Amino acid sequence: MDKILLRKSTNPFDVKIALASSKSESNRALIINALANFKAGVESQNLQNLSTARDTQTMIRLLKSSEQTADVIDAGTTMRFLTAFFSATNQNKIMTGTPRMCERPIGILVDALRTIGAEIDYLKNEGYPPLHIKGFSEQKSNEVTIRGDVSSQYISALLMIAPTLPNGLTICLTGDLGSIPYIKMTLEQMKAFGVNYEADWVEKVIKINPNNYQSTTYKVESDWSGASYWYSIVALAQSDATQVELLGLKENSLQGDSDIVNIMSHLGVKSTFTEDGVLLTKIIPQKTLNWDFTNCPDLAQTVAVTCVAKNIEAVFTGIESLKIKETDRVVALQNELQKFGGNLVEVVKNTEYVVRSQPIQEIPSLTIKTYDDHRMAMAFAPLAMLMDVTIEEPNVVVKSYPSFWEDLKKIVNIEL
Ligand SMILES: O=C(O)C1=C[C@@H](OP(=O)(O)O)[C@@H](O)[C@H](O)C1
Ligand SMILES: C=C(OP(=O)(O)O)C(=O)O
Repeated sequence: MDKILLRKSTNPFDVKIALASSKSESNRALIINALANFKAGVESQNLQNLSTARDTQTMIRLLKSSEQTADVIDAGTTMRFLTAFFSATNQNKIMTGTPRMCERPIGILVDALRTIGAEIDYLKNEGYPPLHIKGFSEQKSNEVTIRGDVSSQYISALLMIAPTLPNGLTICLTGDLGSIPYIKMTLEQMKAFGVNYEADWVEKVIKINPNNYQSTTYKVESDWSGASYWYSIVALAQSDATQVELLGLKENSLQGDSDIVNIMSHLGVKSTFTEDGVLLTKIIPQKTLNWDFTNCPDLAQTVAVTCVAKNIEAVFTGIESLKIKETDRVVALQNELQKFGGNLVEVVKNTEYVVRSQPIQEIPSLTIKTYDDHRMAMAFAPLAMLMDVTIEEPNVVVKSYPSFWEDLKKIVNIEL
């Protein structure tokens, strides 16, 4: 399927959506559980509501596989978490992925793992996959210093293996930390499996003593990043009677992307928590938005599209990391927002961007490119509330939310 057409949908709707579950929580639960059961063989029956996302299915497949080559496809967490896992469990593995994955940096994590005692070689470019993990003989250091301003995934990867190291690990973070909620999610999931931590967020030091993870029953929450597209749909829906209930979300979530509740309260969506999840209804939006995405980078695309479509002038900060994700998301957004009168303009180098928009003119239809990025497809889909939209390579959504188009069919006519 190389493209799909979403027909403009203006009728009011009232639907319940059983959201996909979080790939971030799933991939952590799988790694921690594998470390808990490593000697007995990797089992995961005790993990409930694991994500059907390809990133998680790839993690499950690679944890079970005895082949030397581990191809993570385009899954960042799978690449980073397994690199640490295979090192700590002294396995001889080649880690690789898509051409884009081989452009996403991993040197910061590899340097830290080498400091601890892992033997890892680069097979092509220094600092990037593919990698050859040769094994781990003895712990050389019980302290690492690591930059926290490139990707939090390196830190999560180290944290999860830390208690299994003979001397534990103290991680000293440098630079301005990004994606902190993902680090806290890792620590809380470790705690759920019986491992405690000491974190000093002012000094930026996290200490983990040697310990054994305890196998336990763990239920993964629905995915707040996936929820963001439904918030955008409600924000753009034309009828005030519209409502959507998103199932399986909790008010006190481990996921930083639950900040979509606050962001969308400015963009015209009210959230009411129910027994089963959260109910979204329409309210009057503000005219401007100022948001720092340092702690929720995966929401930036959703919010940018929503602001342009609602003609809300916005200032975005904290989006530097978007350049090293599935695609350069800043460039991808700039290209596609321009197709309906918007733009993302860099006003202070690498730090501040303005989302520009002009009232949407009569655009009869729009064709959006997706750049091998699930979030490009899903962030632009809500425009179907306003116009016909063609989405190219729609299958990209399998990375995090495989049933996205099926769910969207409840409110939009989709033609192949
Ligand atoms: O740890 C995680 O599960 C993730 C961390 C974030 O990456 P960065 O830490 O690279 O910002 C986020 O963008 C990604 O989708 C998932
Ligand atoms: C950036 C993402 O994932 P990852 O880094 O795990 O590939 C994402 O899902 O938006």
